[in-house]
Amino acid sequence: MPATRLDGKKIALEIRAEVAKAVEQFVAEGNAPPKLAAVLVGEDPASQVYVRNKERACEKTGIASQLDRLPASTSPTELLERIDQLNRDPSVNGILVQLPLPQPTGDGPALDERAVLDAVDPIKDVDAFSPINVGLLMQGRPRFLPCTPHGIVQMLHRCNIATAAKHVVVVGRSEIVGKPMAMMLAQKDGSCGPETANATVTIAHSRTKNLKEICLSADILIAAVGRPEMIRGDMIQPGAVVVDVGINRVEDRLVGDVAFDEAAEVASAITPVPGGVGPLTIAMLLHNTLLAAKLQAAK
Ligand SMILES: NC(=O)C1=CN([C@@H]2O[C@H](COP(=O)(O)OP(=O)(O)OC[C@H]3O[C@@H](n4cnc5c(N)ncnc54)[C@H](OP(=O)(O)O)[C@@H]3O)[C@@H](O)[C@H]2O)C=CC1
Ligand SMILES: Nc1nc(=O)c2c([nH]1)NC[C@@H]1CN(c3ccc(C(=O)N[C@@H](CCC(=O)O)C(=O)O)cc3)C=[N+]21
Repeated sequence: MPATRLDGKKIALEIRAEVAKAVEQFVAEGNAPPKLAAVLVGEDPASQVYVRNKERACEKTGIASQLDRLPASTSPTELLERIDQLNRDPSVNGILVQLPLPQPTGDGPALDERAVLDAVDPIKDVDAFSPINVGLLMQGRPRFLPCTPHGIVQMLHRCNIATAAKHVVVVGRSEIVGKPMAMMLAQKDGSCGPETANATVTIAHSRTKNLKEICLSADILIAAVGRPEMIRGDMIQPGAVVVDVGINRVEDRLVGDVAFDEAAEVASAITPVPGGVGPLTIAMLLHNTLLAAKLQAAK
């Protein structure tokens, strides 16, 4: 039987409606609308998609947004200065620096991703990349939850897909998706989202041996690799739930990390690309921007 399509877009719209209502209430209490500042250096294709959709979503949710587009030739000092200005600007509640940062052009110094992310004030860190926010998450007492993993947790919950005692295989160990995803699902209690803890988690990556066998043992398979359609149908256990995080541009089309048609023959449920995890990421970013505004208002 073909798999159920997990409609991330629809769930994201539900979450966005909830956030919009909460924003309305926050403003009715006399606060300024929350404001998100995004910084895009260079022209990464996945970031371009993100930026475009994010601005539209903010607008519809009553959240103000601003975008700084900086050339790929921006120097580390210039970028750090810009972040410092945003840190000090009281009208800005959330700061997001698009990743990946571009490779150095010409013979200028490289932009150090870690240094840039460390520069963002933790209370404005809506991506949850700063050491303090990562640490709080690791300890099971998160402040901001990272948007993509949080969106996936929300989707699983709202689709009644339990994770407790399930074997979840996360392919990819990036700071932005794989690592926090694995940590959230392995938590002992429900601190990282509703009903979504207590999974048995395996993290796979480029040095993993027997990737196929490991994937075949997954009840829930989460692909966050960045390689178009690398997860094939024969790597999926019949009846498994497949979550495709990949956003790859192939000949002007967006393709995930999972070969969708093959996988849908075997899986019980699967997220499409587009229309799966991407819209959920944006919904959770809006949620975090409101949370940031609330934390700052309470200070
Ligand atoms: N839908 C959304 O909202 C979002 C989508 N994305 C998309 O998700 C994808 C992953 O992004 P991101 O996590 O940032 O990517 P990274 O490039 O930072 O990480 C990719 C991970 O995949 C692993 N990997 C690479 N090749 C293989 C392989 N052949 N077998 C097994 N593992 C492999 C890498 O292993 P190693 O560590 O050993 O190098 C690494 O851990 C991209 O397509 C990105 O555009 C990202 C963020 C949000
Ligand atoms: N600091 C930082 N945080 C991120 O969360 C981050 C980032 N940098 N860099 C780039 C990746 C990628 N990413 C996407 C989010 C949503 C869509 C999205 O909306 N996707 C729609 C696309 C629809 C379309 O326009 O075709 C979908 O999948 O349906 C895409 C990509 C966030 N990322």
